[in-house]
Amino acid sequence: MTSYQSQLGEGEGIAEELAESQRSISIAEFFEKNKHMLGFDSGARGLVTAVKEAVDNALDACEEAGIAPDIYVEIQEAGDYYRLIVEDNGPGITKEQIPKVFGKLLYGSRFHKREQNRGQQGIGISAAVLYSQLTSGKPAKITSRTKGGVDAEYFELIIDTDTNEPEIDVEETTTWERPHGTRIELEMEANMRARNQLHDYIKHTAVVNPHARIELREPSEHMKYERVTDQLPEETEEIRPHPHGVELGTLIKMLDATESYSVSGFLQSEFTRVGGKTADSVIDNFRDRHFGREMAWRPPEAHEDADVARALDAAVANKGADATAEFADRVSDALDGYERVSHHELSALVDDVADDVEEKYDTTFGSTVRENAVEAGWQAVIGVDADDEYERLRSDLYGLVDEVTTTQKDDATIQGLADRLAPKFGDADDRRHRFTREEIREFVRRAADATEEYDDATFGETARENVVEIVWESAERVPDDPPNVKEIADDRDTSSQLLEAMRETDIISPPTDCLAPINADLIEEGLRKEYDADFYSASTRDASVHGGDPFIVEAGLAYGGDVEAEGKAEVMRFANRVPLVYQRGACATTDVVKNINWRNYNLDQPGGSGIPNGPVVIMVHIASTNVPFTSESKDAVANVPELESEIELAMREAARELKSFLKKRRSMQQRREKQDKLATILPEMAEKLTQVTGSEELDIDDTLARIMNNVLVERERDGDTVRLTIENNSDRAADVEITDIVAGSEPALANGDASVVEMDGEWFVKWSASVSSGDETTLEYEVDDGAEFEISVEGLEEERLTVDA
Ligand SMILES: Nc1ncnc2c1ncn2[C@@H]1O[C@H](COP(=O)(O)OP(=O)(O)OP(=O)(O)O)[C@@H](O)[C@H]1O
Repeated sequence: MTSYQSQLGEGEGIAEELAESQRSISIAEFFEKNKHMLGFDSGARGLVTAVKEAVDNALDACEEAGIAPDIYVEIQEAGDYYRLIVEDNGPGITKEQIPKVFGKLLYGSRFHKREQNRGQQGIGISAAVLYSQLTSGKPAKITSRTKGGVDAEYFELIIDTDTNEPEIDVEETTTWERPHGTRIELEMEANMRARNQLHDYIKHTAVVNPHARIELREPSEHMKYERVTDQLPEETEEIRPHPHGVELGTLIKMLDATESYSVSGFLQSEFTRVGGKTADSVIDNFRDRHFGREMAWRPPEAHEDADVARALDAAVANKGADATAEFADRVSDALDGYERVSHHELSALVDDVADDVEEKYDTTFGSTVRENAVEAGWQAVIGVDADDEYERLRSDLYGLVDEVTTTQKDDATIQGLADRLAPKFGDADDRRHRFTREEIREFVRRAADATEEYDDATFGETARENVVEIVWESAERVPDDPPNVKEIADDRDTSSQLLEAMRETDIISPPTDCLAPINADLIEEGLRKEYDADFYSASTRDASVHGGDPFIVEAGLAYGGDVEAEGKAEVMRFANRVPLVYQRGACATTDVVKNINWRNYNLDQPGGSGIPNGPVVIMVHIASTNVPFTSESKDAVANVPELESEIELAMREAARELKSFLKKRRSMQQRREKQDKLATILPEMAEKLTQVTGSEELDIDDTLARIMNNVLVERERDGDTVRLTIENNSDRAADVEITDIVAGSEPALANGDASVVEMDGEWFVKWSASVSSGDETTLEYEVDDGAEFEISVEGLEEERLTVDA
């Protein structure tokens, strides 16, 4: 029992006692205690996180200002502490903003923007300041010079954790050799145990930011990554949220805040990708959910017209016999023209005819008369007469159910269901027969349950859903105006109906000019720069949306060559061009990699799941206006289904190419093995054969080429004539480029389409030929006796080629 529990029942005062110790907590105090949430859980990691926050900010600021980033990072040992210095050539920060940017948590320029940035929350750099002051007790030292500014501003400050406000120790103007930019100096308790992670972060940042120059000087190493391109990433645009991505709370907030009155105006002004037409589609779906649909039934048959007319006639009192008769006849005739008619259609029909008749007979059909007429007409349509037990509805529903039911169900079962459904509609309180899809589903459920119970039939879930669907489709959308924005905002259920309607409507993907993906070719380029592999592939997916924010997933693969072959593949994760260094196991990216069956792509994956083995590097980049991280330290991406599915597709796209590469490589390897074996056996066989038969020695190369279905390139000399032959024994055409380097004698072309170029006393006979399967072609040239040759053949894999020259 806790001490509080022990006091329970011992009189009042516990709540008051608790109240005395209850007070609000400043965000800075909170993170002071929960440093790990921001990535500052140890000295080793704290240093990496501080570097990451400062470098990410520097890159963001430079790109935003259109400046090619030039970033210098230095880590010095300073007595018991480490000193971190990060300098950039960005636009600088104004004097007024410096204290808030560095001395206040949750202060930044990016939180409210839907635009791709590295920074998102406005916590990063102030958290580094907090960590530094906590561990070393020293203030952060900031120098910043804005573009065009004469002097630089210098501040020394800490964060007052009680108030989450900056406390400035020193504030002065100073000189600085950089024309613009920002310099941050932090001292902290740290160590270099996470040196590998630090190096990885810098190296991988350079890979995906080829437009940046990044230098790291730390106590035992100096790394410098030069700029590879002057091309900055595409400038991004801020966007409004996409209707497929918002959640209910956000939608209600937006409904409360908007200046629009109508839903249509609201949708068009607050969301991206919604014009008049799309807004209409959303509103149609919203109507279905909010009002339901009106059942539309088959109108009475032509032979029943007289009965319908009589009923209408009876409903209209005191309007003169001719006017009444014409009204009744015209309505009943017109009903014949409908395949199905709903209550509101009948109402409109009655109004139209009544208006006409009023004019013609100079009489009035007031609202009561019209209502009575509609009611009489509707009774005739649904056949409400108790004697026939909704005969008309039963046969109508029979037709619908029959249309979607498999032939396995017998007639009696279908009739049984229709008979039980009909009174559910007929007896419903809503005389206009307005029902939501849910209500129809409930009718079907009850009718099907009863049919199963009493008719010894089965009506499974799919059959039931098919019936619901066809009944719903046969119903009419109502013409009522949707509620206005305020009415929707005031009612949670209505807001939720609007949200569902938004999600249900097909709406084109959000614009991608708010995103700056790396793009497949630059990903390949980046991988090529860092890994000397045999194979590279990359893919960039189209934009998708999650939580109103668009995102693009890209993947890259490198295989073979110098890539580490022992153990598991290396998985590199990036979000908005920032390498994710920690929490690999908690990241959606890693989960997706593990769940792919890499054996399908010819990679080694023991047990069929997990990170594949072998010389593979897998790279994934997620670009989004709001990357869903698992925590504020932005180390791992959350398991959002939309994102996971795109990661998987991107990875599969890149892997598909790897699969064909590996397949080809494997078949080449088998070919090589076969060829090697033949190359040992054939000469022995040939020698034996010559011994036995005493005939001329066999040309092994020719035979080998034929057995292996290879392309054979052969040189023969006949006096001064050199004859090059390409013989294609394979099953496909071969495009071959041959260079025969001749020394000692100038070659003179005798036949064939080749060129001869002289260089440093050697002649290059260059010959390109396309040879169909089973064909051969020959080039001849003349040389003197002493000529020497060296041949090279391009355009074919080594394994498909036999050169005898
Ligand atoms: N080197 C810099 N040059 C110019 N502006 C900067 C620099 N560093 C930070 N800023 C400004 O300070 C703000 C706060 O930075 P901070 O790192 O606290 O948050 P953030 O980058 O917006 O988000 P996150 O918490 O996700 O890192 C930034 O939004 C940016 O406007």
